[in-house]
Amino acid sequence: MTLKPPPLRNDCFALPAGVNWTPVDAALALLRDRLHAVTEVEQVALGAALGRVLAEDVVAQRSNPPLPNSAVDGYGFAGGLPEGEHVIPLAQGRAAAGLAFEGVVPAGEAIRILTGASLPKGVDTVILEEDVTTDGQSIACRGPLRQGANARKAGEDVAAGEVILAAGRRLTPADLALISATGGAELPVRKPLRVGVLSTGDELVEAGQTARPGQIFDANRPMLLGLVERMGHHALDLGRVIDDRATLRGRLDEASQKVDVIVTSGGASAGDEDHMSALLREAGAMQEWRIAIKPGRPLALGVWSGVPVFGLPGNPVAALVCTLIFARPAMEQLAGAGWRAPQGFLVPAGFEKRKKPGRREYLRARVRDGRVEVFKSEGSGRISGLSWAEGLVELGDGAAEIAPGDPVMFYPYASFGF
Ligand SMILES: Nc1nc2c(c(=O)[nH]1)N[C@H]1C(S)=C(S)[C@@H](COP(=O)(O)OP(=O)(O)OC[C@H]3O[C@@H](n4cnc5c(N)ncnc54)[C@H](O)[C@@H]3O)O[C@H]1N2
Ligand code: MOO
Repeated sequence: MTLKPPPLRNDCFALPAGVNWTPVDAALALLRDRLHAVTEVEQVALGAALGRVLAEDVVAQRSNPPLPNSAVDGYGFAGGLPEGEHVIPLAQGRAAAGLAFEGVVPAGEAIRILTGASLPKGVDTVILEEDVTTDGQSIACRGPLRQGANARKAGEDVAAGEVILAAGRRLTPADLALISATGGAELPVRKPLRVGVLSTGDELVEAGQTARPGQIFDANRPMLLGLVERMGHHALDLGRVIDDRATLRGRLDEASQKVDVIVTSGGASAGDEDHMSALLREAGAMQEWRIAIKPGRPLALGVWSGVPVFGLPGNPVAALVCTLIFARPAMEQLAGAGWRAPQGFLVPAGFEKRKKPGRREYLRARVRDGRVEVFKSEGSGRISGLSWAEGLVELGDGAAEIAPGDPVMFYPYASFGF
């Protein structure tokens, strides 16, 4: 029998018949359903809580503002002023922030008051000092002024007892202000998720070492360690392993004792040297995904001694896209932060493109002059495009043709915590 070639496809992204292609949303739904928080809870001081994940809802212990106070520097009295000129005698004393006026301001009199000062008894309205002339005995001003002008009500921002931040929130600098203002000092937060990052491949050399022709410097590991840290987790460097199944097995065994998640790159597809996917299959708990996505379709997801493993494809662009699209929300879920979809926005395309319907595509992109531009090449090994880009543009599963001006979904890197 003569050997007959198959038809030439020359498209490693084609979706061959007979393979069960998992849509991106189905893969995400599965991760969301299967994963849950694995991190322990600890109590930390407010000053050490930035970036940590709240383990419980935070309730305001105090209202903000705690008492009615003045929004401006000026003169306080009771009631508004009708249209026309007014002369109001001044009461003795002064109200300043932190230095309350303890007396009562008699009806028909005004008192000197500064921004942030609690309103003395007998005051509910404040006139700006710029709108007043004074001889030290009285003030002269012009109405109208509505009752309550320039005064802040107690609890107008937050009332004591209100839930101000929900469990799962990753604390921002603004949150620290809110918690502190409402009387919080110690918080129950989750310990950071420990994420181990491992590179696989005989061809890899460490930065700073000598690379023989044919060898390449490990680009994925520094990128993935950086991404994990940026996302608020604790990144552990698991180093590099050669394409040897026993060595890789040993490294996974060791790592699974000290981390909550393992992220590897390389060896994720089904070639002769793709030991990562082979080992995960051997361990039994392997979700062998052929995801309808470009780039990044060979993502191996498994469990090694109880620890979830993301076997990312080796191509750096695919490794980054898979991390942002799949590993990021999964790690947030494991960290106790819940499932959070990235927030993108529609921007007119500044490019033209044809794509195969049936798979989702992510292109390296950035916004210039209100339009999304894409990197000149879609090559999955073109690392320079990752630095050129400021985010990803998402071309929907069903899209076939994108014309300049069509609205496309742009996700800034920041929307992935990157
Ligand atoms: N015949 C086919 N070949 C390939 C297909 C296909 O469908 N048919 N799919 C391609 C796609 S898409 C991807 S992505 C890769 C996935 O490969 P693996 O996950 O098995 O990764 P490797 O083969 O180990 O490496 C791929 C590529 O990436 C380089 N690499 C690996 N690790 C690093 C690192 N840490 N830093 C920098 N570069 C790295 C590696 O040298 C390879 O060039 O398979 C395609 N092939
Ligand atoms: O999609 Mo592979 O997953 O790019 O180069």
